Amino acid sequence: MSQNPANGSLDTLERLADVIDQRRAGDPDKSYVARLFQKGGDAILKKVGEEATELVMAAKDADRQKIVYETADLWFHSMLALAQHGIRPAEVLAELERREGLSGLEEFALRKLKLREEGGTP
Ligand SMILES: N=c1c2ncn([C@@H]3O[C@H](COP(=O)(O)OP(=O)(O)OP(=O)(O)O)[C@@H](O)[C@H]3O)c2ncn1[C@@H]1O[C@H](COP(=O)(O)O)[C@@H](O)[C@H]1O
Repeated sequence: MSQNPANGSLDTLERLADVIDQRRAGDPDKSYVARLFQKGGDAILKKVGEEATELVMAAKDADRQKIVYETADLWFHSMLALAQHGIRPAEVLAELERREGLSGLEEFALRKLKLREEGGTP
């Protein structure tokens, strides 16, 4: 798998997922993860929304360092949302890998077709 200049990799995400699982039932006075899980699912989702907005603002300002910082915040809080549902980062990476080489437009059309066949709304 390709790695960024700081050697971030799936291992980094998997290690973080392990830490999140270890901390989620911990002491809210000692752990941010535990504090957010104690506040509940809506609090986690609210943070995901906030961090997404902060990323948009950083990108609008073209502030490169802030974009990296806010994306890290967004990924981290998204991982809390994944943990809520027992989903590991590898599952998301596998979905991205599945999409490799498939045009986004083509993928969207296939998804719409599949949903129609299953009787869902596209
Ligand atoms: N990667 C992160 C990480 N990224 C961001 N954050 C926290 O997410 C919060 C982001 O909130 P904001 O930027 O909105 O600022 P804020 O004012 O602190 O937040 P609010 O009061 O608005 O809720 C900050 O408190 C950050 O410290 C993180 N907290 C923890 N981790 C990882 O999770 C591990 C476990 O953390 P603890 O549970 O705290 O031990 C750590 O070792 C890290 O690896």
